[in-house]
Amino acid sequence: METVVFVGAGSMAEAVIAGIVEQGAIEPHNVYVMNKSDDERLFSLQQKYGISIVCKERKIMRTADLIVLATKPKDIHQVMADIHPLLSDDAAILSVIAGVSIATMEEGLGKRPIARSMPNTSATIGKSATGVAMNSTVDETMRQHVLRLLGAIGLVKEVEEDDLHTVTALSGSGPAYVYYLAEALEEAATSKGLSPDVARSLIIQTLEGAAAMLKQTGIEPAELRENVTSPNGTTAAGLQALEERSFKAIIGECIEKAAARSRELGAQS
Ligand SMILES: NC(=O)C1=CN([C@@H]2O[C@H](COP(=O)(O)OP(=O)(O)OC[C@H]3O[C@@H](n4cnc5c(N)ncnc54)[C@H](O)[C@@H]3O)[C@@H](O)[C@H]2O)C=CC1
Ligand SMILES: O=C(O)[C@@H]1CCC=N1
Repeated sequence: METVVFVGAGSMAEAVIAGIVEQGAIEPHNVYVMNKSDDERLFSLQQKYGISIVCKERKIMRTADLIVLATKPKDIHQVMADIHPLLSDDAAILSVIAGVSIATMEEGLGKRPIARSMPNTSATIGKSATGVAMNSTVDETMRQHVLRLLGAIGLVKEVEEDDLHTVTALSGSGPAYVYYLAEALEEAATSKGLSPDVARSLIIQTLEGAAAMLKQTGIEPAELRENVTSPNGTTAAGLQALEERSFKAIIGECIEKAAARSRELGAQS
């Protein structure tokens, strides 16, 4: 993959750029970025990652191998109308936009290789959990390129396109749920008198340790939970409070609502 152009220069574009540049997946000067209006933002990304900026004539779009769509879902039609006339027939598309279907992109950009992905912001440090679906125009070489690029920002799983709504709800939005949990734990701990510094360190290590236990032992989450839970002990008392407030039902509703919103964003675009 010679040249990659990011259309959209927001937080997700930056997370992916940071990941692929810092993991050495592509030469930084072969990465181009453009946005709607904020030149300062482009200069700052250029300075920070050594990448290139798409100039006013946008000539690079004609020779770009891969276009990464990283705008908000509501802007997709404007973006496609803007860039379609500039693209070569061979240019492939990688979208990170929530909800917007491959069919919508084929309508706006013509039948060409299109991969629709859902990374998350942990791409910034090479730890994204990404789902991706590709259209039938993607050949094996392109498929490997896309998997390599997304692999540079973390774990990548190929899924059916329709499952991307669930992936979006689960791992696309997922970091926010974990940060919310961290906020709640910290507020509870400091209200009991623990210093914010100590609470923060213990929470981070607890999250990291639990994730590593899940990953390294391969033991079921329920069994790991049971291992922590002494009969009539502190964990049992804590878990009882979560059960009384229907913790699993709340999480179920959270995923349901987020996935439904992903479908809505797609339908509105
Ligand atoms: N923030 C997150 O955690 C994740 C976001 N996403 C998806 O990434 C996409 C981008 O999200 P953010 O980076 O948070 O948005 P953002 O609002 O920070 O950035 C959007 C960018 O698109 C640009 N843009 C808008 N219209 C344009 C046009 N016509 N031509 C060129 N550039 C244009 C804006 O100038 C801006 O740079 C969204 O579709 C979102 O669903 C996907 C996974 C995770
Ligand atoms: O909140 C959103 O719509 C985007 C998609 C996944 C994470 N952020």
